[in-house]
Amino acid sequence: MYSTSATEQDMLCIFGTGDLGRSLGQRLLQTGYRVVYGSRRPQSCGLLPPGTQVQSMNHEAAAQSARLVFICIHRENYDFLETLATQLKGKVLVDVSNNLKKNLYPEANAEYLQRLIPGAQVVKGFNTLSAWALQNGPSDANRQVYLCGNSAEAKQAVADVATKLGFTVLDRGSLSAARELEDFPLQLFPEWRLPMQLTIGLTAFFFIYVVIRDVIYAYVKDNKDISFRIMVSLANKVFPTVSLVMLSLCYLPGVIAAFLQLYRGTKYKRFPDWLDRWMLCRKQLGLVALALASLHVLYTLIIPIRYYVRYRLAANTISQVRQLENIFGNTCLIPSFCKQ
Ligand SMILES: NC(=O)C1=CN([C@@H]2O[C@H](COP(=O)(O)OP(=O)(O)OC[C@H]3O[C@@H](n4cnc5c(N)ncnc54)[C@H](OP(=O)(O)O)[C@@H]3O)[C@@H](O)[C@H]2O)C=CC1
Ligand SMILES: [Cu+2]
Repeated sequence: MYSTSATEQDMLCIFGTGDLGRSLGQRLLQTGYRVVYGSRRPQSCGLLPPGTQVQSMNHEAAAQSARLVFICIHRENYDFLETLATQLKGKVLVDVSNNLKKNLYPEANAEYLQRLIPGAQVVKGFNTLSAWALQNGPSDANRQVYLCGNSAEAKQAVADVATKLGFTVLDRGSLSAARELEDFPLQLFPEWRLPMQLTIGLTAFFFIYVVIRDVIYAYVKDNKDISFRIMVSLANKVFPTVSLVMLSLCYLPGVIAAFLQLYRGTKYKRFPDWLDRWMLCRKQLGLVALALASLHVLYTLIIPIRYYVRYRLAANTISQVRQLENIFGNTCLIPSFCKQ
C-alpha cells in the first residue's frame, strides 16, 4: 500500500501546459482538487486556469508534490521524462496521448512511457475525451472514460478521479489494451461503417440494374436515347427501393433474435456475433432508410415541375382527345385544335 499524506492525496500534478493540460486542470480545480503544473517554462507559461491552488514549477519539483501525474505532452516529446525516472518512481502516471495515425509506432504510447520509467505505474486513459469535453464537463454523448493499466491499485486511483469529475469508468484490462484505446479516437463513427457500406453497395447495385433495364435496353431495342432520365427519374426509383431494403434490414434482426430465443427456450444466452453486430446498428439502418425515403419525397415533388414530364402529360392528353374525335367521327371536341 502507498502511505500518502492527506495533502498529497488531493494534490494532482499535470505535466504540460497545453490545451489538454489546461482544460484538465480547470476541471480538476472545479471538482475540488489542488493542481500543480510541471512545465519547461514555469514562469512564462501564462493563461493557466485561475485558482488559488495552481502553481507551475519545473517537472522535478511538480512531480514530488503529487502521487498522480497526468502526462499531457505529445509522445514525440516523452524522451525527457527518462531523466525524471527517480522522481517519478512509485507514482501513478496517466498517459492521455493520442496518435495522428494507426500503427505509427511499434508500441503503444503508454507502453513506451512504462518502458521509459519502469518504476512508475502507467495507466492509459482520458484519451477519448477532447480538451473541449473536459472543460465543459461530461455530456450524454461523452460520458465514458476508458482505462487500462497493469496495477489495479493505480487504476483505482485514476478511476476515483474520473468518477469525481463525473465520468463513467470502463476498465479495459491490462496495459496491453493501450493500443486499442489509442486507436479509438481514430475511428470515425464506427457504428456507421456497416450501414454506410450496405447503403453504398445496394445503391450501386440497384442503380446499375435500373440503368441496364430502362436505358440500355430501350436504346438497344428501340434505338431510343433516354439517358437524361438517369439523374431524376431513375434515381427516384433507386431511393425508395434501397430505403425499403434498409428498413427491412432494420427490423429483421429483431425478428431473428426473437425466433432464436424461442428456439433456445431462454433469453439469457448470448446471440451469435454476427447477429450481435447487426442488432447494434439497427438505429443507423433505420436512419439511412428515413434519409432515403425523404430524398424520394423530394424527388417525387420535383418530377412534375420538369419540362419533359409536362410535355409528356400534355402530349398524352392531346392524343387521347384525338382518339375520341376519331371515335365520334370527326366532331371537333377542342375548337382551338380543329381550326387548321
Ligand atoms: N487537445 C485535445 O483535445 C486532446 C489531447 N490529447 C493528448 O494530450 C496530449 C497533449 O495535447 P495538447 O495539450 O493538445 O498539446 P499542446 O501542444 O497544446 O501541449 C503540449 C504541451 O507539451 C509540452 N511540451 C511540448 N514540447 C515539449 C518538449 N519538447 N518537452 C517537454 N514538454 C513539451 C508543452 O508544455 P510546457 O510548455 O508547459 O512544457 C505543451 O504545452 C497529447 O499527447 C495529445 O495526444 C488527448 C485527447 C484530446
Ligand atoms: Cu414512393
